Amino acid sequence: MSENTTEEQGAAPSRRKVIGWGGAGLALGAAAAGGAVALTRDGDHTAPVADSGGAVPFHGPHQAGIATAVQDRLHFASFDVKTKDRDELIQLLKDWTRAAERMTAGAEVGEGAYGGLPEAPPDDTGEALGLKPSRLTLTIGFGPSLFDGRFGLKDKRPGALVELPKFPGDNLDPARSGGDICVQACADDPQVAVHAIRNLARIGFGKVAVRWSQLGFGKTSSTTPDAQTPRNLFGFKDGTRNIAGTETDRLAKHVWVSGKDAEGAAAWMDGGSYLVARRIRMNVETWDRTPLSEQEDIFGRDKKEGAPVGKAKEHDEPFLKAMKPDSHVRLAHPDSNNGATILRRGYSFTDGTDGLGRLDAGLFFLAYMKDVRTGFIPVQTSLAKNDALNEYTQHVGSALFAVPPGVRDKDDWWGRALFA
Ligand SMILES: C=CC1=C(C)c2cc3[nH]c(cc4nc(cc5[nH]c(cc1n2)c(C)c5CCC(=O)O)C(CCC(=O)O)=C4C)c(C)c3C=C
Ligand SMILES: [Fe+2]
Repeated sequence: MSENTTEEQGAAPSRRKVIGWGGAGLALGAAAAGGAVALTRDGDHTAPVADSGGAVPFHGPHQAGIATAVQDRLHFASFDVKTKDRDELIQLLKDWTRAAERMTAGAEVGEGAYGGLPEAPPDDTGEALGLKPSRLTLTIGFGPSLFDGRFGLKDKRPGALVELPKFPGDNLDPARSGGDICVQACADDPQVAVHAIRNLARIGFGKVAVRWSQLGFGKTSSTTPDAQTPRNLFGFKDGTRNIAGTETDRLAKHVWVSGKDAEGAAAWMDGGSYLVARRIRMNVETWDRTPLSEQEDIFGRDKKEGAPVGKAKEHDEPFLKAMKPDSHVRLAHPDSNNGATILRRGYSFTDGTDGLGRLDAGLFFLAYMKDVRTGFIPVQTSLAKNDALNEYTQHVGSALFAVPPGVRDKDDWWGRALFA
């Protein structure tokens, strides 16, 4: 990775260059460009650390943060693009890519958090100094509104990037929905995830503005078959029958865009995916007054083991007809939806109380798929109409994004094929 990315593209010279520190950053840049090489964030910009601290490779055919083993924490941000200048947007995506390369490798943004010109604000905000990469992944997506004509992208809008229909029971807040660009930051350390979004927002100042954001904890899905399945805020194991990050065949079939799905307007999506984000409020107080047997009927699984009705073990094959017709698992199962299969990657959230003495808590549902028209939409259409769980949940935010393929190398950048 070049040390002077911004400078080469015509922006102001870097502070380190001005004061003659160019060599140190080159070592860092070269290491970061190589992928999962962890770097110190303690101000010694030159030294790769021996313990990787869990750096996830940034470069590859697919973006990290989809099939990657789910990290503990989430900071998700949806941005509105404020600039009307296509070239300025392209430059921002390049700058974001270079910053993302560094942060996912555990390095500071740009010239770092200190040591530069005292007259200028530091490039990095500093709160991640001394923290490990913590398996940080940064995943970008482009919303339908980005293709409205402002940036000459109308004829690049894929057919799969539809407006989601209004489902029965939806109570969507526009201030928590939509957005031109999203960035999903996942990490095992919340401060690392928050630092990443904050620094991207800072780089984008004047060009993009955060429309809404969501913090998440307690992953509600597993993409690692051998790991213990996490529990959601209703106390049930969640993610039992998810697609595992190691199941390359199922990922190719249900998650990655390829073949005929990557033709015409969607050619730039080859290797990408589609992301549905739903903020789902969970009425935990009502749930906590619900008898155990009713809770188990609602999901179609038992609370302790997570086994499907009539079976003993969590990973036993569900027998759908043994479940109540309105049970969540029966309705969401691929066999009830023409084979529709999605990769779930959601997180729990609590955002204080709602003014009525109830927790503002729920599931920030994230799901990746090859095509929402054959994935999320049929499943949610069925759930919204019939799911017994609806008595305890409400969808209050919604967004859909086209997630481009991965950044191949240090010369590539987020969205290059889209803007080509
Ligand atoms: C449209 C897709 C889905 C929404 C929205 C959704 C909301 C939601 N789910 C739970 C809890 C559980 N879901 C479980 C399984 C499950 N859920 C979906 C889809 C949506 N869920 C699918 C496709 C599946 C798998 C079905 C199958 O193949 O058997 C489970 C059971 C354990 C598991 O397999 O993961 C739980 C528990 C909540 C609380 C919720 C909204 C708040
Ligand atoms: Fe579910």
